[in-house]
Amino acid sequence: MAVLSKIIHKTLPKYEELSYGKEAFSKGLVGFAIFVYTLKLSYPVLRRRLKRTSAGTADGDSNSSKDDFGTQNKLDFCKDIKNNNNSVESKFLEENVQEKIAKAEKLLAKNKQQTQPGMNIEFLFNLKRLIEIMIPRPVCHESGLLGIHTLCLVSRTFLSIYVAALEGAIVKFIVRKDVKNFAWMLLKWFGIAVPATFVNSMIRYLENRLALAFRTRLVRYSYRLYFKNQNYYRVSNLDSRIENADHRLTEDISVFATSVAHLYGHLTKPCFDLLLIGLALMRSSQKMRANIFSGPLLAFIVISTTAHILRVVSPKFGMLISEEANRYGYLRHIHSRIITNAEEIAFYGGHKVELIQLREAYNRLANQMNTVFSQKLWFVMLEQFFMKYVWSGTGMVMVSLPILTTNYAKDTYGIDVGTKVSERTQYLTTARNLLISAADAIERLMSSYKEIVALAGYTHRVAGMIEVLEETAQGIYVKPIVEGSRSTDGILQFRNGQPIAKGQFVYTDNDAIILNNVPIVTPNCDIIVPSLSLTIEPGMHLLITGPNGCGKSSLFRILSGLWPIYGGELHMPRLIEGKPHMFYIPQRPYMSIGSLCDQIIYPDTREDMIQKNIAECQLREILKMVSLEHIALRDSFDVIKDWKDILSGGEKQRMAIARLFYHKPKYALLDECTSAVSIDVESSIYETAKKLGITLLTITHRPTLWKFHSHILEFDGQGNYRFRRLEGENATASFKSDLSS
Ligand SMILES: Nc1ncnc2c1ncn2[C@@H]1O[C@H](COP(=O)(O)OP(=O)(O)OP(=O)(O)O)[C@@H](O)[C@H]1O
Repeated sequence: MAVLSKIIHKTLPKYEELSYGKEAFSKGLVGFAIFVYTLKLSYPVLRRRLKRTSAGTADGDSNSSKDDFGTQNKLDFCKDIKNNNNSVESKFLEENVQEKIAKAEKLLAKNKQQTQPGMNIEFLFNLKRLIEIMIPRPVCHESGLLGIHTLCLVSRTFLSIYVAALEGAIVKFIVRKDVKNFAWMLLKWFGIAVPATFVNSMIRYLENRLALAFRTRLVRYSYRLYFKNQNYYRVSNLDSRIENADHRLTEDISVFATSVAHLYGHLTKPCFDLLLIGLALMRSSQKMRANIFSGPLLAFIVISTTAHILRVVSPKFGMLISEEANRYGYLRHIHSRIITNAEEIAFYGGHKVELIQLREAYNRLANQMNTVFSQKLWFVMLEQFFMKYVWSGTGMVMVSLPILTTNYAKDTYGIDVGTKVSERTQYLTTARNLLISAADAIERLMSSYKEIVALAGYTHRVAGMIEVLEETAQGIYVKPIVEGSRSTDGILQFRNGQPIAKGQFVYTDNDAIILNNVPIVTPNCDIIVPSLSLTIEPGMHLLITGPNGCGKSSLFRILSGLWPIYGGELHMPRLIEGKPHMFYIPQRPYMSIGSLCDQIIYPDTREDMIQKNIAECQLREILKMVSLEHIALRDSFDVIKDWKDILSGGEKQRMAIARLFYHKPKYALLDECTSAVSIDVESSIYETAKKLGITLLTITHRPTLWKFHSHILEFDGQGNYRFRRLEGENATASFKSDLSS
């Protein structure tokens, strides 16, 4: 306090007539305390909402009961997972489940689940979590930036006060016709402009740096989560809580980080301003021998009344902003779908349908934006009326009170003594400037309310995304299940609408893949095959066949760990360096961003390839095996191209097979991956794969491929299957006739 007092004394101009000791300073602080109390009262929103939330008495919030169910749902679901000791996923989750139950119980008890974005306890809880991600340690790059930013904000406040006082002194010397002092003050005024403009520019620069630093931390954290345990697949296929993960990972994080960095300056600077300007105003009015409490008291009454009115009539901006972001995300999603499927849409001539969908998505966004604008229209009008006019009027009364209520010495003709007039002019000019700054500070604080509510919307989306990603990475999914699909004959167990994944996924030292009573169940809980048992040993080339939708690809999804196991046991060979022994090739091959070399070695990187000691000539050899050597002749191995568009359908499929020959896994899961490849090349590919010691698990409708397999698994589409050995061409032929009958 002593240091602050010293700085204030240094910053403010010296008044010859009055000396300000500790007494004046403490009086100033008392006055400021009243001022702060005014602000506190004018912003009871947070307090009241917190109270309302914890008491569970949301006034008029129609969603509160629905949300209560949501939390209870989650809570019970967590308990289910915990209680289910058979599930490998539940074992994996054991430690986290305890934590999650505690968290959910705490949330339920405290919160009664207000999932509506807005100023509530959940917002504070989420914000704290995100701040912990953005500023992970007390001493880090971000805290350093924050420290310098704070220093600049405080400096600017001192500079503003100094400039206000300087202007007052300039006016005083003009009134006194004191040219020498006037010129000196003017010089000082120009001198202070250099650090003042530098500090202003620094504040903006640091705010942007801070926003980017926060964004980088959040993005890195979210990306790690997004790619953990195939989350990018799980979050869109097995869970329904996040609609457009891409939008949340890019746009929402960016807006949230910018908003936090902006609000930090937007909130702290007015607070510094009010603290220091309050003190400066106290000193000025005391100099005029006025009652230092009358002004703040008036401000207290006016600000608290107007703030109360604004709070009561304020629209729910948090909810509106969150919905706007949702609709914007959907619009982007539609756009990216059109880009991804441009060729298909163009062939179909589907532009009319796509245009309708795009227009609808845009109209929904525009409608929401219009709603926000119209809500803002009258609210901003009211806000401006209070802040610009009511507060300015109050300021004028505050400034004039010390002069109007004090009796000054008069000369024999009853006229004020000359020096007193110049003193009062100085006081008025300084006080007016300080009041303008103070009003500006309060206005910024008040308008920050809207920004805080908007921040609540973004916090809800970003924190919600992180929470969902964390849960899906641990195998906790929430998806609305169609009621009709729940007649599961005891195969699935539900609790609060969510199925319990009670199957076991076991890694063994055995090379075989063993399915023991494993049901094939879709994410919508449709049971395709109630119970599947079979053993696949190395060298046992398995043909998988059956009608469309019978669960052939779904079996691969289960073997790859994409879909949860709802029962039985699945034994798999132990992973090598975290990589499975299986390699899946889909019907529509995926071409990555990169060079020809990158396509062949995918998902390996160049570093992996070097580590494996694989040379370019070996890649040429691999391309030869799939009859793609002409591509290597046409293009260099290192030129980056859009291979998705350059290669034909059959070439893309052959490129995918090239990857198989590069990786040489124990098992290959081939999902109609040669449907566009000519029969002669296809045969040579299958022969090569077998020669390389790869065990084939092939989904195909092509009879020409039967001869490369020793066993067959046939689904009938009714939930039944047959697994048997194929013995020679005759056996194959008889099996074919079995199928056709
Ligand atoms: N992500 C998903 N969510 C919900 N249901 C799904 C999902 N993926 C597939 N299904 C459903 O699971 C069933 C089996 O699909 P699957 O892809 O295994 O069929 P398939 O036997 O490979 O058929 P096809 O020969 O046509 O490729 C289908 O009824 C399908 O609608």
